[in-house]
Amino acid sequence: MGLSKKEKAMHHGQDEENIAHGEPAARKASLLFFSHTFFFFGAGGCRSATMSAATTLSESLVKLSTIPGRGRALVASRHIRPGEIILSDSPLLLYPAAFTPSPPTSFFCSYCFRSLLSVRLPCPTCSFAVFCSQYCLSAALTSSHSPSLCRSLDVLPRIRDTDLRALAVFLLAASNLSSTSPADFHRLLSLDGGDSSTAQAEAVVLHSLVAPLTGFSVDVTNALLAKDKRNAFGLMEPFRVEDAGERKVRAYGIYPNASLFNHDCLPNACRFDYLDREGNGNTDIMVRAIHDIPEGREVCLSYFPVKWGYKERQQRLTEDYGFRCSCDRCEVEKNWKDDAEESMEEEEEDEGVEAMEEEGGEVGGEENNDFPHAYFFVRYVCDQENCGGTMAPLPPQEKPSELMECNVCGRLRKQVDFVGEEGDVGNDIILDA
Ligand SMILES: C[S@@+](CC[C@H](N)C(=O)[O-])C[C@H]1O[C@@H](n2cnc3c(N)ncnc32)[C@H](O)[C@@H]1O
Repeated sequence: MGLSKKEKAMHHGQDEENIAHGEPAARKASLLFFSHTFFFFGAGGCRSATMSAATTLSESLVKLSTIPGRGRALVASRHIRPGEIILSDSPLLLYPAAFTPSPPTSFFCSYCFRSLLSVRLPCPTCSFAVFCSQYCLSAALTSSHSPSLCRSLDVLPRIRDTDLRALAVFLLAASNLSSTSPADFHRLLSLDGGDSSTAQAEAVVLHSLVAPLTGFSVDVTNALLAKDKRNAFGLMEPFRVEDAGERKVRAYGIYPNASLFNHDCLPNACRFDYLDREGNGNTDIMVRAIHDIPEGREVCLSYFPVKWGYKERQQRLTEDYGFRCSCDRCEVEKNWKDDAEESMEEEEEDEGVEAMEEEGGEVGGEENNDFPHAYFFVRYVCDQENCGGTMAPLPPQEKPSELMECNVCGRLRKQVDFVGEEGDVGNDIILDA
């Protein structure tokens, strides 16, 4: 759930979505989202996280099911209201998207991955990690940045390619997890990895570099890389308009429960993370309902930004996730001509408004045959410049919230009925940028 490491940035993205991979973000922004360029220097921590208030699957609003052709899936265990928190999850492990052995250039804590401000506590025994607090330093030394990981980072051969280097660090983190938390390591191995019986070229190269440090066989190395590709969520750097959609991934995380969400090109849920928010537990991700989800309906994320065109979506899903998508949206868009797809982004809002006006503004009303999902873009895709994140209401209190939050730029928008002039996207009020 990430962008393919090469351009990943990942919706298993929020920039979507990923799962997030934004929508979660495959290098990635696997379940992530957007194409990213690796830019920030990572610090040497790869943590197995235990610091938060995640929900277990049985406490969540979904239950595990198996759907032919889709594998495991999460379905609503009761009616879910817009904005409800369906699941919050802590990572089995996290690792930096870019790794450079030089703490003075690191911009985030090697344990909680929060931006480093004034406090910078270096690891006492290696030159790779730096922490934001004594709490993170102490926690890391007994988990994600154990003395043995410290030593491995020290002798890791120099790997020029940023994506390969990140994957080497992932393998070291997985090896560390196998010693510090064998149960979590087994959960990692239980995630979907497709048919990874034949080692890919990338796995063979990485295996030769890290096997002396991890002790993994080539098969285990291969299986772990496949699981990372299908399940990692990209935790992104803060959104900036001037990055023009090239939002960078700060870290990748593997979330055991959130990894069970399947993909839909028109998701009914999206994930949020708050890496730089004050307090512990920032590396948890939260999945919230975009709109009403009836009991028994499968809950899906988009593994990349919802605005992607048909060809790009199918290519990513085939190459990184091993399936062709035949969701309702794809069934419509597969008949579009290429130029129609290219102009979709420009036209979607106008068409969406027209479609909604024709249907009295009702989401889910009778369909416009050319673009039946236009309402989704009008209502749930952020229109802030260079953003395109997915919007979900804030969690309902006694009654549903009128505030929609973007899972990429964080903007809050008050949702008002779409009753404007033709071509007017509505009367949303921007509350926060
Ligand atoms: C993050 S996992 C999701 C959980 C997975 N189904 C399982 O059994 O663990 C991603 C994988 O699920 C499957 N998948 C996800 N969405 C799908 C869809 N819409 N149709 C078919 N398979 C899907 C693909 O095999 C994909 O690589």
